[in-house]
Amino acid sequence: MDLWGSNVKPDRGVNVEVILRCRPLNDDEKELKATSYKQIDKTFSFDKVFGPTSQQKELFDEAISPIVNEVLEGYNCTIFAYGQTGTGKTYTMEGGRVGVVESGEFPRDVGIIPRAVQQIFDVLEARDEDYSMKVTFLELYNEDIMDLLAPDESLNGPDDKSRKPIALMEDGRGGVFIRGLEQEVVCTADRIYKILEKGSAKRHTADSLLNMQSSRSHTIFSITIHVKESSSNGEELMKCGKLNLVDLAGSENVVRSGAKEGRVREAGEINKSLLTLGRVINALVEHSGHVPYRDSKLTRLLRDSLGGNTKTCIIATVSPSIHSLEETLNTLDYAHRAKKIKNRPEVNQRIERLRQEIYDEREKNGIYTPHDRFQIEEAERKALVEQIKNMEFDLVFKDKELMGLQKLHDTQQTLTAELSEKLQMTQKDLEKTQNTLLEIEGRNRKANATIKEKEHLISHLLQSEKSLTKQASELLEELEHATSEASNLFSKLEHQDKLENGNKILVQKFQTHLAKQLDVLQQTVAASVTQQEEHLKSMEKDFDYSLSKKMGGIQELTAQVRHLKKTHESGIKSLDDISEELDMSYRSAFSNLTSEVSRNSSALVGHFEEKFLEINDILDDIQRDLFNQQEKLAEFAEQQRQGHSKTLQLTRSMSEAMMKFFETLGTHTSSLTRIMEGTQKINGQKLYDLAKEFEDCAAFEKRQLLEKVAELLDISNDRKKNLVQTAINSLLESTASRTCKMQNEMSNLQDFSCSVESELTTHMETIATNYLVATSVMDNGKDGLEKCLQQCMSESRMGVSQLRNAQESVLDLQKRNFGSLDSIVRNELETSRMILSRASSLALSALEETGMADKSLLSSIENLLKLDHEAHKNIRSIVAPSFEDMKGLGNKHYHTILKIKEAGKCFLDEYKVDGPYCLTLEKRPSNIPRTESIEELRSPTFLKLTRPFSGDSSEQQETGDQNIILSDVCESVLHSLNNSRVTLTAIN
Ligand SMILES: Nc1ncnc2c1ncn2[C@@H]1O[C@H](COP(=O)(O)OP(=O)(O)OP(=O)(O)O)[C@@H](O)[C@H]1O
Repeated sequence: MDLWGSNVKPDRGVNVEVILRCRPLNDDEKELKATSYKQIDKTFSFDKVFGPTSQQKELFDEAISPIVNEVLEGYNCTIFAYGQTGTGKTYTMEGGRVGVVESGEFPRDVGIIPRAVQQIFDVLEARDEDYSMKVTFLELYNEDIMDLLAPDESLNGPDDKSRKPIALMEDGRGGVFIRGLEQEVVCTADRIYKILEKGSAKRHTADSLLNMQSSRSHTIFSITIHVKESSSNGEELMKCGKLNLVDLAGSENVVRSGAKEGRVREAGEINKSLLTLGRVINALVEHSGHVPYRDSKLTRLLRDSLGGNTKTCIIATVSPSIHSLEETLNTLDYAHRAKKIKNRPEVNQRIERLRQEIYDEREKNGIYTPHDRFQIEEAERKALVEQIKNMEFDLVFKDKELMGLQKLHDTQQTLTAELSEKLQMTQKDLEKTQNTLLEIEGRNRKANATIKEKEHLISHLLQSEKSLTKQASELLEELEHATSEASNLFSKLEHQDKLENGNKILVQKFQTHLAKQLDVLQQTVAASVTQQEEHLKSMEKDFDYSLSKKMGGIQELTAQVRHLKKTHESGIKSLDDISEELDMSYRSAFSNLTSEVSRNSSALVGHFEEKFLEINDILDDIQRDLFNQQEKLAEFAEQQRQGHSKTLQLTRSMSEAMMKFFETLGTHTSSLTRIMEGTQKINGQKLYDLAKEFEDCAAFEKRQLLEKVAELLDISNDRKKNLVQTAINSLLESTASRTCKMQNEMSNLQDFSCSVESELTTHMETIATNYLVATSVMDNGKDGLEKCLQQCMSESRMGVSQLRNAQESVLDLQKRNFGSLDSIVRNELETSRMILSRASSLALSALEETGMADKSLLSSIENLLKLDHEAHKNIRSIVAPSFEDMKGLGNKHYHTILKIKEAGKCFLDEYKVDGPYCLTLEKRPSNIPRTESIEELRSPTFLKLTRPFSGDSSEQQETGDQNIILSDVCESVLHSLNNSRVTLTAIN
C-alpha cells in the first residue's frame, strides 16, 4: 500500500515559477565601467524580477516565503539557483553567516535557506502542532554524490581522495533514493544553521577568473517536514512536505571560466549535468515522449521537481556586466524555457493512525505496535528485508554493471566525439583534396590543351622557319639592295646637311653683317645727334653773348644820349641867360655887343661843333656797332644754316643707309624664304621618294612573302605603311607649319621694316619742316633786326642833319649880325631879341626835337631789344623741341636697332628650330662579321640619328619632338627590317 498520497487527488498542472535576480556591480566591474546601454531586442518574461538593489529579505518575503508555506501544507517544493559563476547563486541560497539572531531579525545578507528554516520553525511553533523535521545535505561533484552531513572522521577535507561517493538507487517506483545518506533530525533552527555551515565548508570550491570562491559542485539541501493535523471529520492527518534547496554550479563555458589544467574535466562534468538539465527542460517543454532524466545524476535526483509532483521555483541569477552579456542571455533563455515546464504538485498526506509512532520516532524511544499487527508486519518486514537484501545485492551488482557500462559509455562517447572530430577533419581534408584535385585536373586539361596548341604552333613555326630560311637568302639580296639605297639616301641626307650648313653659315654671316651695319648706323646717328646738340649749344651761347654785348652798347648809348640832352639843356639855359644878360646890358654894353655876340656866337658854334662832333662820333659808334651786330647775326645765321644743312644731309644719309639696310634685309629675307621653300620642296620630294621606294620595297616583300605568311605580312605591311605614312605626314605637317611660321615671321619682319621706314621718313620730314621753319624764323628775325638798325641809323642821320641845320642857322645869323651891326643898332636889339627869342624857340624846338629823336631812338633801341629777345625766345623755343626731337629720334633709333637685332635673332632661332637632321649610318667596325643579326644593327654603333646643334642644352630640349619623330621613322625602318628576320651585310 502506498503510504503517501495514494488517496490524494493530484493538483492541476502548474508552471515552474521563474524568478530573475541581477546582482549589483562588484568593485572590479565598477572600476572597469562594465555597464553598457547597448540595446538588445529580446524579451523574456519572468514571474518576478529582482534588481541589483534588491535585498535578501525582500526576495525571500516576496518569492520564497509562499513556497515555504506550501511545503508546510504538505507539498514537495524545489528551489533552484541557476546562473553563471559569480552571479550570486550561493549568496542567494545561503548568504552570509547567520551568527546571533537578535529579535528574530537576520543580518541583511543571510540567504534563503536560513530564512526558510526560520519560517518553518516559526510557523510550526505557532501552530502548536506535532511535527518532525529531517535535513539532508549532499553534493554532486564530477557525477559523484557526496554526503556533506557525513561524520567528520570519514573526511579529511574537501579534496580528500578517501571520500567515497554514495550510490544513487532506484526505489522501484520510478523514484530514486541515496543509500547511506545521513538524515539529521533537527528540532531547532540553530542546529540547521550549524549543519548548513559545516556542510558548506566541506563543499568543493576553487578560484576561477570570475569568482574567487567558485562552487565547483551542485548542492542539494533538503528539509523534510512531517506535520500531524486533525481533519474536519476528526481523523488525524499526517502531512509531509519537502523543500529542496538546490545551488547549482556555474553555467559558464569552460574557456571563459578560465578553468586550469585538471579543472577542465570538472567543468566538463558540471556542463554535462547542466546540459542534461537543459535537455530535460527542453523535452518537458516540447512534451517529447522521452525525457532524459537518467543521463545525469542531477536530473535523476531532481526528477520529481521537473515535470513531477513537485512545485518548482528557479532563481536565475545574472550579472549586470557587459562582459557577461552572452552568458546572461544564455541564462535568460534557459530560465525562460524552463518557465514552460508544467508540474503536477500533490499534497503528501495520510491518515494518522500511529500518533505514537511519530512520538516515538521523535523521541527515539521505539514504536508501539499492537501484537497481531506486529506479527503481520514482522512477517512482512522479514520478507521485505529478505527482498531488500536480495535487491540490494542485485542492485550492487547492477550498480557495478551500470558503472562499468557508464564508463564504457563515457569512453565510447569520448571515442565517438574524437572520431567524429577526426571524421569532420578528414571530411574537410577530403573536400580540400577534392577541390585541389579538381583544380589540378582543370589545370592539367588546360596545360594539355596549351601543349597541343603549342605543339601545333611549333610545327607550324618550324615549317614557317624553314620557308623563311629559304626566303632569307633572297631577302638578304633585297636587303643589300635596300642597304645601297639607304646609303644613297644617307648621302642625299648628307648633301642636304651640307646645304643646311651652308644656309646656316649664310644666316650667321648675314647676322654679323646686320649687327655691324646696325652698330655703324647707331654710331652715326649718335654722332650726328651730339654734333647737332653742340651746334645748337654754341649758337645759343653766341647769341647770348651778342645779346649781352648789344645790351651793354645800348645802355652806353642811352646814357650818352641822356648826357647829350642834359648838355643841350644846359646850353640852351646858358643861351637864355646870355640873351637875358644881353638884353639887360644892351644899353650899357652895346659897343661890346658885337665882340660879345661874336665871342658868344663863336663859343656857341665851337660848343655846338664840339658837341656835334661828339654826337657824330657816338652815332658813328652806334652805326658801327649795329653794322658789327648785323654782320655777326648774318654770320650766325649762315652758321646755323650750314649746321642745319649738315644735319639734314646726315639725316638724309642715315635715311638712305636705313633704306639700303631694309632693302638688303628684304632681299635676304626673300632669298631665305626661297631657300626654305626650295628646301621644303626638296625635303618633300625626298620624303615622297623615300615613301615610294619604301612602299615599292614593302610591296615587293609582300608579294614574296604573301604566299607563306600572308596574314602576318599584311598586318606587318599595313603597320609599316601606317607608321611611315604617319611619320611622313607629321614631318610634312611640321615642315609646312614651320615654313608657314617662318613666312609669317618674314612678313611680320617686312611689315615691321616698312613701319620703321615710314616712321623714319615722317621723322625726316618733320626735321626738314622744323629746319625750314627755324630758318625762316631766323631770317625774319634777321630782317627785323636789319630794319631796326637801318631805322636807327636814319634817325641818327636825321638828328645829325638837324644839328647841322641849327649850327648853320646860328652861323648865318652871326654873319648877318656882323654885316649890319652898325646900321641896325636900335633895331638890332629888337632883332637880337627876336633872333634870340627865335634862337631860343629854335633851341627849344631843337631840344624838343632832340628829345623826341632821343625818345624815338630809345624806343627804337628798346624795340630792337624786344625784337632781339623775342628772336632769342623763338630760337630757344625752336632749339629746345629740336633737342627733344633729336633725343627722341636717337632713342627711337636705338630701340628700332634693338628690335631689328631681336628680329634678326628670332629669325636665326627660327631657322635653327628647323635645323638640319641627319641620319648617319656609321661604318661597321672590322671586328664584327658581315652577317650580324638585325638586333645588332639596332645598336648605335651602326645606325644613329644625329642632329647637329650648337651645344646649347635648352635648344636640344626644345627640339626633342623632332628628334622623336625622326627617331620613329628610323625605328619604323628598323622595325620593318627586324620583322623580316633578315641578316644585314656590311654597310660602308
Ligand atoms: N545580490 C547581491 N548583493 C550583494 N553581493 C552579491 C549579490 N550577489 C552576489 N554577490 C556577491 O558576489 C560574489 C559571488 O557570489 P556567489 O559566490 O554567491 O556567486 P555564485 O553564483 O555562487 O558563483 P559560483 O557559481 O562560482 O559558486 C560574492 O562575493 C557575493 O557576496
